[in-house]
Amino acid sequence: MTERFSFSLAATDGKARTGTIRTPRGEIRTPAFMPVGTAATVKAMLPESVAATGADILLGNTYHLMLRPGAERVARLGGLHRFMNWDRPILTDSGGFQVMSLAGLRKLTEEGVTFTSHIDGSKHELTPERSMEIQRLLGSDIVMCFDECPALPADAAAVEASMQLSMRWAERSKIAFGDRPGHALLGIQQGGVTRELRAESAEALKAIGFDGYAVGGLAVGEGQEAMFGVLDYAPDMLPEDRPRYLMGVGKPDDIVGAVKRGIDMMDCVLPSRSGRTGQAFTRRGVVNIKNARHADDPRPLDEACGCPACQGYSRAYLHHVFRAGEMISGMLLTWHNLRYYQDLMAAMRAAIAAGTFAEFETTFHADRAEGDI
Ligand SMILES: CNc1nc2c(CCc3ccc(C(F)(F)F)cc3)c3[nH]c(N)nc(=O)c3cc2[nH]1
Ligand SMILES: [Zn+2]
Repeated sequence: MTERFSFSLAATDGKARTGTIRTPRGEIRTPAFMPVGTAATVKAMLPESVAATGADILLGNTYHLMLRPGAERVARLGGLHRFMNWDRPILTDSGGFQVMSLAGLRKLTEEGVTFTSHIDGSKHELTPERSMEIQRLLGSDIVMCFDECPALPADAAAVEASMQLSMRWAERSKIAFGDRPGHALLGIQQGGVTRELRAESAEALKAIGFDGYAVGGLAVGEGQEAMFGVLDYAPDMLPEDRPRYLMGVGKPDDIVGAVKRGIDMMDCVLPSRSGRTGQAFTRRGVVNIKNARHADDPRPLDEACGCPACQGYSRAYLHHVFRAGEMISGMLLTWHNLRYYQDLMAAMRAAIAAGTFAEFETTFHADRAEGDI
């Protein structure tokens, strides 16, 4: 067991990399997918079920937990790991992104953001310093800088000003984070889809120095082509010996394309959120289980999948419990989708280690029918 945070690369194949992030709470195999645990729970899953899908790390959130139940309360109760019964690594986002997408009455200044809670309308403030304090109180292993993610569409001047504010906040985050052995602070690159701004942001972050670097400001509606356009150059601007985290991504084909371009870590609500609505991801594409065509289908969702939904139930049963609104429906499909995402990451790690990522990518796309199956 290590007392430090470290990252080691085991193999590369083109720009794709596979390796291990070591933390005092456990190792994270990269490329890694991180399930979203917004309010101290991965919805519809027990922590042991999340671990059974193959997840080495999950996400928590400053914004949600500061509003409810409160960061000081979580700290009094032993920290987020104890609170939610997950003893492996946790990464927490810094809250700025969620304020801009969820909170009311927002006011953005050089100091930070003030806002009213989307839960009860109470007034709150987030600054780089307060975000670092909250993430320390939660006890998260990997802390994100407090940043501003501009909403698209935004003109280059607005994106530049926002990125420069985020870089000043990154400096303040680093100072407030202090020296915490075994814990990591990640800088977040901004700059929209403008190469020069992405370069300016990367240089500013490297000058400050972080344990890892996130590519932020994407998966905000720009579309896959524009996102891949940025990923064709942005990861290379970041230190190759530190983990690279692409925030908020994505659909399975987004994930394959991002790993191909040098990304090591990703998060997305998609597998869990769509699981609750009846969308199942399979190697042959997406299955909408509520569709009438599945009502009499005795086959499992995906005969090659080892999850409880595929091992124990038919499509007909899953169709029935979704139509009936039974709780087990969201549980089974969330479990399946998270397992599918983890199996996808495991397959990519193996392909990179074997030098066969190109073949993996060809097979991945060949198997997927377009649209619903
Ligand atoms: C969906 N697209 C997207 N998500 C983005 C996120 C949120 C990531 C996140 C983290 C934790 C959770 C939790 F609920 F599990 F806690 C949920 C989501 C970003 N976060 C920051 N800080 N900067 C960005 O520039 C940024 C860009 C993002 N594009
Ligand atoms: Zn399954």
